[in-house]
Amino acid sequence: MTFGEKLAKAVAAHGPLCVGIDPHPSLLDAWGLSRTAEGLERFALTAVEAFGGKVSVVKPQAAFFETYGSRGVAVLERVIAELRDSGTLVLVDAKRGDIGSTMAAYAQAYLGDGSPLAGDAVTLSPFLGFGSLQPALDTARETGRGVFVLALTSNPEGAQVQRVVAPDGRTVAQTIIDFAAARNSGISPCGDVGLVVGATIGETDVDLSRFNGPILAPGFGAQGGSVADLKRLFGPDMRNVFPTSSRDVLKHGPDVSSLVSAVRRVQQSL
Ligand SMILES: O=C(O)c1cc(=O)[nH]c(=O)n1[C@@H]1O[C@H](COP(=O)(O)O)[C@@H](O)[C@H]1O
Repeated sequence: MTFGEKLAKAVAAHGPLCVGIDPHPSLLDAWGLSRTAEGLERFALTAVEAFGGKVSVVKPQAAFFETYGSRGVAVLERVIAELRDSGTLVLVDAKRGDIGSTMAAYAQAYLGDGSPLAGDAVTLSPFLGFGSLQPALDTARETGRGVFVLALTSNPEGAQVQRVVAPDGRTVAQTIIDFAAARNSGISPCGDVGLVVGATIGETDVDLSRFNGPILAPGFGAQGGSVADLKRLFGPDMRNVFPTSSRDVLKHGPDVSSLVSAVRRVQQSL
């Protein structure tokens, strides 16, 4: 199956909500867990129990695992494996981006068949040049996985780079969108190159009309983005838009049934 086909099947079963597993130190405290690899493991596996098989996509945030070194990375590997076993798509949020030759190694790590860190997709940063991501785009295509490329991020500082106008009159964000659109062109039901467009960006003032791929919309929930913002930015049917929320759901833990209820409420609101 292509990544687009996997996404379409997951959305038909569970709707578009993506839930993030972001084990912030303050959330470990709130859940009564220690700020250790053991606390991280308890947190992450509770989230897997709550979200696995109930949402289309789960997005573990790699930095919160890397904080605990090799033991934290081992927990991330287990999270990826258990979520995939539950039939839930895993988007590893590692925001990788490097020059082409070393990008190939990241591609193998996060998108290669048999790699313990490979989920179904990974987030990528294109700010070393969209073309530097080519090894990851190729590996994703070969292995039926996907990538989500940062375009207009939810943080206020993103505009310092992303809204800068290039000599050809397009913003940097628009340039990234156009590269992604070209890569996805003609693929049905949608391409394997996704974009990240934050729910908090105010106005898009970019043209997404030729983009035939999934859009991850973070900033929904804890950062202030609402369903009304999503509809205003992406149109009322929000086709191929995957709103993603982490803290706003995770704050309902550690009780699994409270986490599941929180997920259901957000799914309903969408
Ligand atoms: O790529 C991302 O996931 C991402 C891009 C972006 O523009 N903004 C953004 O918040 N994110 C991630 O989305 C998650 C948002 O978390 P909450 O604000 O707790 O819902 C974090 O894991 C962020 O790293």
